[in-house]
Amino acid sequence: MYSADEAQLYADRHTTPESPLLARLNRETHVQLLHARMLSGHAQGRLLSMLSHMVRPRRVLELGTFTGYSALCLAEGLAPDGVLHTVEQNPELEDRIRRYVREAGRETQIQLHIGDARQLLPTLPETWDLVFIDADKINNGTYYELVLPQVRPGGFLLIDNVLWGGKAVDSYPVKPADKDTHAVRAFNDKVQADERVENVFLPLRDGLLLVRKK
Ligand SMILES: C[S@@+](CC[C@H](N)C(=O)[O-])C[C@H]1O[C@@H](n2cnc3c(N)ncnc32)[C@H](O)[C@@H]1O
Repeated sequence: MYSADEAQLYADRHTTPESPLLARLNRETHVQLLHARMLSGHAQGRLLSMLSHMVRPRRVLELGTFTGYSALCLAEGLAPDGVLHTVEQNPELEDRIRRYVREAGRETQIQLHIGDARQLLPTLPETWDLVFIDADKINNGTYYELVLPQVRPGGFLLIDNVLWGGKAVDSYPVKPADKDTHAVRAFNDKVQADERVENVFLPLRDGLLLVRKK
């Protein structure tokens, strides 16, 4: 038998490595910032890039930029005239995000919006091919309902942290006051029951929910 950790290490060793730029951003985030584990990281980053290459999106929306790691991964698969809009509420992250976007040579492809996603979303009247929801988990349901009408039929949404450190699973003794866990569970159940979409739950890292709008 093998452990889940061994399987993950083996999977990581058989996944294309990060680019030197992404490896530097990953390292810098871990050395300089609190809550660095929020960053998608190597395996999930390569999956985001792979999915984006498969979709070849013209319009991508990301909610929750953090230091820009996942935005850079998703941008790798953009169509030649594609644009990725990413929304981050913390203005202290802006300089770092812009520096890495510049270093990646993606200033025209990645449009950063600083502010609260709930307020900014209605100001982005695009039709999305691909959406990555990775901001405050308590608002997953709000973001999903706001954005789904703007996703083209056949378009995709990806929602991160749907395992929520394992607290989403039925056997976890969730406390009544743990609002985030209740919100993550309610969101996962909502998507599962939503006839407008098809969904696949990947237990990769902290759980990634793949959703296709019918
Ligand atoms: C999990 S991190 C994003 C990680 C990033 N997508 C990655 O994979 O590297 C969540 C980010 O969402 C931001 N955020 C939280 N609430 C937000 C809101 N209401 N509007 C916009 N951004 C928000 C946080 O400041 C944080 O940087």
